[in-house]
Amino acid sequence: MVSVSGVFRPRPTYLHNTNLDLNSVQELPDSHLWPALDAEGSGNLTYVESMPVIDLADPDVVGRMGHASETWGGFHVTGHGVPLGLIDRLESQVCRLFSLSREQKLNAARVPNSFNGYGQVPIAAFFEKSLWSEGCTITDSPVNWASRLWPDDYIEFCDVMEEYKKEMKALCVRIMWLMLASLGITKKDFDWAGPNGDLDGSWTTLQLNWYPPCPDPNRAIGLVAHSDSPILTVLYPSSTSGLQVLRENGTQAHWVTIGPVPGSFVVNVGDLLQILTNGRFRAPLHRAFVNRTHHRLSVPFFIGPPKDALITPLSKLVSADRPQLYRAVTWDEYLGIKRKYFQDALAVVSLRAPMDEPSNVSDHGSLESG
Ligand SMILES: C=C1C[C@]23C[C@@]1(O)CC[C@H]2[C@@]12CCC[C@@](C)(C(=O)O1)[C@H]2[C@@H]3C(=O)O
Ligand SMILES: O=C(O)CCC(=O)C(=O)O
Ligand SMILES: [Fe+2]
Repeated sequence: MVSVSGVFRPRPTYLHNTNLDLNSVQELPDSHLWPALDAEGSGNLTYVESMPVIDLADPDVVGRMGHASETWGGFHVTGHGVPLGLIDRLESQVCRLFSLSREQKLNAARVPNSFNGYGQVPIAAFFEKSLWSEGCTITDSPVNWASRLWPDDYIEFCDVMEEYKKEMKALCVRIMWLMLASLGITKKDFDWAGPNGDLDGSWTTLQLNWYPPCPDPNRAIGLVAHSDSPILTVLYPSSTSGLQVLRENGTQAHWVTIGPVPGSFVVNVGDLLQILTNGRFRAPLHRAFVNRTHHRLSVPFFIGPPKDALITPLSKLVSADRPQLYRAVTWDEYLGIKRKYFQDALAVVSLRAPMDEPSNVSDHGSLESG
């Protein structure tokens, strides 16, 4: 089992300086200087193993997705049919957004308790040090804030985001049922996916991540180690490396740098899918490093159940051999738990190791096996 240690606080407490423009900083400021990363920290060391690449047309797509979800907690997916032209338009709109001045971007700043707009990712508030990244969250229509950024020219941005969200949603539906089929789960086994299993009414979010070039990439962090909370994440990682996934194999664990696989998306199991599958699929820890010369962007699409649907381990996956690991929880409740306890959230809903006092240890990913 792997535990993480360091500078984590069990409640988000840190408000970061929002005036610093990372795109123009010449030297790493103390606010962004993290304690040394582990050996593989910022992508210097790449473990030879690679995450499975699965084509949707593979005759054994179900078996391969199942195996990857149980071992890695994710995979690259190819043969998905998402138009390359749309991905190009997405990239160019993301660059357009993050190339604005800090002052302009703050016109689209997320307001407290909102899921929409520009700002740091929510988990940044758990850490004293700041992340070398900027984010923008699109849950509802971006028209309101996009029109403040580009009063005469916001339509293309909004159209691209809407079109891309539609493609991602359809892809998630396809992938989720293939993954679950590997465990013998069909559309009849739960009802929150809707009568046709098309996840209508599900909760979705598009997250735009931006990692500016960094003057001292070995001592900065783009995104701290975390698992994603929802059911599934389909991530566009772009062609610049930055994503690392923790590969856990028995008592061994190491960070694997996810190299670019042209035309692929990275699929990650989310915490709620780990709960739904009674721990058969694992939500992997992952993080993002930064580099000295290039900016990097990534665009995860998150899909969760309808906000008030009760997610509970599927009865087909609970037996005397595999007792129920988690209590039932709604997505709304789980997000609240994650916002309070971060990586202890799964332990909070666990029936195996009930947590009276969630640990106050967890960090950006230095590993201690034990
Ligand atoms: C849907 C969501 C998942 C997320 C919180 C959010 O509301 C939008 C941002 C997502 C993200 C991206 C970076 C890591 C993460 C833990 C975070 O702080 O913000 C995830 C959240 C999550 O999965 O809980
Ligand atoms: O930038 C990346 O590749 C990872 C992004 C990520 O993990 C997230 O936004 O949840
Ligand atoms: Fe993530």
